[in-house]
Amino acid sequence: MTDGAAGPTPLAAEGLSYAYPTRAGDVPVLRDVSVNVAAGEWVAVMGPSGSGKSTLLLCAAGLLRAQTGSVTLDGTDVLTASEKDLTALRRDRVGFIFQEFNLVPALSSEQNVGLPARFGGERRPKQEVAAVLERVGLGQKLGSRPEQLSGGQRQRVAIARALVSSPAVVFADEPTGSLDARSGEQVLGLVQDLVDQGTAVLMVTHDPRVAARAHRVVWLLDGQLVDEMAGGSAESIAARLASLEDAVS
Ligand SMILES: Nc1ncnc2c1ncn2[C@@H]1O[C@H](COP(=O)(O)OP(=O)(O)OP(=O)(O)O)[C@@H](O)[C@H]1O
Repeated sequence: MTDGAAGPTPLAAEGLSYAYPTRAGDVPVLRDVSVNVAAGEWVAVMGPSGSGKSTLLLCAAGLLRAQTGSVTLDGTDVLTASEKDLTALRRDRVGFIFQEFNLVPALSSEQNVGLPARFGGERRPKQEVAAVLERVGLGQKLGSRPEQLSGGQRQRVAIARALVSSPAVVFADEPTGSLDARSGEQVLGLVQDLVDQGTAVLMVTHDPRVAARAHRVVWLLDGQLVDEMAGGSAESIAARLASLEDAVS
């Protein structure tokens, strides 16, 4: 981990609250949640199903607008920034590894990896895109569209897209959820590469073995941050998760 002297804290979210508007009225899901992630730090978000993990990720990424609190991403206040500045921030400084927020179906791996730059009117040199796809083990799949790839390969294209832009922050929601052990391990190795290059990672996971790879685990229960754990083993994380699950059943 690097300390903040080199630049702004990649992610500082303070006092976030969020309620989903529904026909039956607002459903409060996050209550006064704060989470900071430093450069080169990997933070896992865990908690029982429905505790608000994905909602926290969306609010912290500025994809959902929190109703109270503040979010600063790489020095930009996302709740007050213009849409134009937010688009540039997402393109240049933020990466997303979401299962349902991934690749453009009609484009090849090569085109998907080059896409964020093209939104900005630039083109990544072909060799740079090919090199990063090579690095994630997809050197033979440059021309393949997502439907021609396995789940693990698609996640790796998404990670290649993040790697190519050296983002300040990457948000990942269950990046290994649907993968077999080997593909999951490859994906986690690539996340570790991002962390090693100084990217801050905030990752939702249900898997204690995945959370054990993070520097820190923050625990959500019923929309509130109830605990934090650093350097826990997979066994101790699994035990904590089970005790929180007991608290809701
Ligand atoms: N679009 C929505 N409209 C209304 N309620 C929602 C919406 N999305 C999520 N919720 C509710 O908000 C709560 C938190 O959801 P969220 O997906 O953030 O939890 P989670 O901890 O990520 O759950 P899981 O582990 O099951 O994925 C749940 O009770 C869910 O039903």
